[in-house]
Amino acid sequence: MQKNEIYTVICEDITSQGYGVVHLDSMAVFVFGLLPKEKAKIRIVKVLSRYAFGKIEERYTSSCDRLEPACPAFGKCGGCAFLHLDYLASLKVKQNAVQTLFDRAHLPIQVEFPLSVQDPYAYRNKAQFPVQVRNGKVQMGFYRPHSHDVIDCPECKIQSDAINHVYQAIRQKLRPQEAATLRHVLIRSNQKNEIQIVWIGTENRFQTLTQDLCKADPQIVSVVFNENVRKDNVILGESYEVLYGTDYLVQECMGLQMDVHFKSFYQVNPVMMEILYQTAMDLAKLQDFMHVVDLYSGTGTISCLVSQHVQSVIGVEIVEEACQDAKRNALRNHLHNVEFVCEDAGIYAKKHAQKTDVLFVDPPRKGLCEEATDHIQDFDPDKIIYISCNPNTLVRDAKRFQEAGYDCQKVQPVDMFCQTAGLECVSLFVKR
Ligand SMILES: C[S@@+](CC[C@H](N)C(=O)[O-])C[C@H]1O[C@@H](n2cnc3c(N)ncnc32)[C@H](O)[C@@H]1O
Repeated sequence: MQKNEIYTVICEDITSQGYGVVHLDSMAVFVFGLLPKEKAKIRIVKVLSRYAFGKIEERYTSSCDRLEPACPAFGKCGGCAFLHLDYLASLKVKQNAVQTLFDRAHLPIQVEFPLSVQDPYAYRNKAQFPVQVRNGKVQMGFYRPHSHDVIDCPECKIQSDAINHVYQAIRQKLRPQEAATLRHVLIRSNQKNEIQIVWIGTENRFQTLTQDLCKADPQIVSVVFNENVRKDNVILGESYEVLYGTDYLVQECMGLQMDVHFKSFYQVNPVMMEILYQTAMDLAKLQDFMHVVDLYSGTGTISCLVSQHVQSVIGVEIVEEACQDAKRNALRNHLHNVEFVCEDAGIYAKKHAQKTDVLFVDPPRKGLCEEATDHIQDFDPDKIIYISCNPNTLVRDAKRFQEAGYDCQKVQPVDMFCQTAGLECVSLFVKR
């Protein structure tokens, strides 16, 4: 197979990244935007040793699940994977993808259908817009897939209306001389439509722009300049200066008020977050005599919620700011049976593990570190509730848990990242 060759194909399947799959010369070819059973003329755009990529030149038929994408940047910006597909059908794709991973690992479990929302748009409470200056003009939007080219986007359909509103104001006011020192603009919103803006760049030129924006929009309650002179892809730098208000935004989760520092993790979909945490607590069957450990506790959301139903909770989190948030959040919500330790989860498990009734783990995409899985038995939990944003590492860790004597009894996907390839799962592991 050669680049630029043209083929007429019928799509056989769809991946969890939104690529249609066809086989040509017994090689898989992935075609973004093509849906199962659709017939199309495609051009081969990239050939690798074991698979290739194609692009639709002309589509001859339409799947009954096909939708007109709600965004003109779909397929260009690298964000959404399923705007062309009926929402329920996209959930089925996600469920199948997780099921395939468990089947391949020989872990006998029927993955549940994802829990979802009615309206899978305008849900995100956090956006990171890369900024570039090209030919004297400011470009702001999202990266093209697998590149650092910015696709200039005037709005994003999955961001909250509050974020789109302030993003458009920034796009109007940001001048090339300011944008030249900017790498990203991070914007967060909360349920009250309050806004936090973080200018991330090499030099603070944002005092005047900040004043202008805050004067025009009283919903902006926090503006921070974060210095990042790193040469890698890490978005946030270390040092920062508060330009307006606070360095955190107050979020509400299931009746709790949570301070969230701009460096701290917080789930991006507030509606699905509550469904996720409620499902996790239901699976844990919490009782008031229980002692719980919450590894990877972030700003303490799960720890604080769980602490209302059990005797004690210890949260373990590596980011200092998030751990400080968590301690403050316990106090502001009058929860006195929860404590937080700023420590690597693996080191904590190795040094301090002790008998725990339920262990909650909610690691980043790379999953549990080996030390944490090696020392799971030291906690001797009856149940482990694993919240995962990466099904690949979930399955890897499920295999390790199985070897350590814990069977997977439930995998419940939760569509936290509607329209994108992302999927959150909450799983229950029970001691054999
Ligand atoms: C997916 S977030 C979950 C946060 C929290 N459970 C929540 O629901 O908001 C993962 C958290 O793990 C923290 N983290 C990453 N690596 C860690 C490590 N090695 N040890 C402890 N915490 C870690 C991150 O800072 C982040 O707050």
